[in-house]
Amino acid sequence: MTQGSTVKGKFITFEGIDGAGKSTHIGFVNDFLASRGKTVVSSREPGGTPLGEKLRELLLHEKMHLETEALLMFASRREHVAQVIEPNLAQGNWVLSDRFTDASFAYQSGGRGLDRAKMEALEAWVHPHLQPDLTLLFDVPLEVARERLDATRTLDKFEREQADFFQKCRNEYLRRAAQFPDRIVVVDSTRTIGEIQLRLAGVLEKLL
Ligand SMILES: Nc1ncnc2c1ncn2[C@@H]1O[C@H](COP(=O)(O)OP(=O)(O)O)[C@@H](O)[C@H]1O
Ligand SMILES: Cc1cn([C@H]2C[C@H](O)[C@@H](COP(=O)(O)OP(=O)(O)O)O2)c(=O)[nH]c1=O
Repeated sequence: MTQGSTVKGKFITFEGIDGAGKSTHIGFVNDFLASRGKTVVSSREPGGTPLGEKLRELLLHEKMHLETEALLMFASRREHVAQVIEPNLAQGNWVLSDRFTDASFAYQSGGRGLDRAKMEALEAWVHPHLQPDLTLLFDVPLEVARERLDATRTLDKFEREQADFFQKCRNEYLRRAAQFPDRIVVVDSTRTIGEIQLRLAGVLEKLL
């Protein structure tokens, strides 16, 4: 729900625990929207700007205090909102972001236990008037996500966390989906990639 009558672009975010499959589907959504004549910009958090990518390196590989981690996530986000998200939406472009603020609630509050009120304060500071028009939450049981991760890549700091951490992240994501049912669509990511794409196409049609 971007503000202002001149804004034509839409903001879509992709969320889920590591290994749920969100990166797999960003390309599909990009191509689907482009085939409908939209100009699409794909980005990610932490990252999405030169400074944000430097912060991402630190966030994914350095140990740090929980509050430092939360503040750096929002520092990266502030830059991303200012340099990428808002200017593109203002030009009528559609912006896809691999993660946004729901990830901070899920990981720093749900997973690590940071007081939700602090997260809400950061959200109100960094993007008081901006929320995604649509959030696709890719949801899978932990074991499925873990199997997919183990099969594919070297794990970063977050991905090396234990099952209990991811269960708490997943619970927080699902709690937020219940809190914001008009914005967050839960996608059953245990389905095949083809089935998921059909579902995504149906959800996107309604947004066009
Ligand atoms: N629905 C699915 N069924 C089977 N494998 C999947 C599915 N979605 C993703 N994968 C595979 O799981 C792995 C992790 O997916 P990825 O999109 O990188 O997850 P994320 O971005 O959520 O961490 C990849 O190897 C991908 O091909
Ligand atoms: C945006 C964001 C990401 N994260 C974490 C979740 C992920 O484990 C990690 C990087 O996200 P992601 O880009 O999904 O990792 P990958 O490229 O390996 O798929 O950052 C947070 O903890 N808080 C946040 O606010």
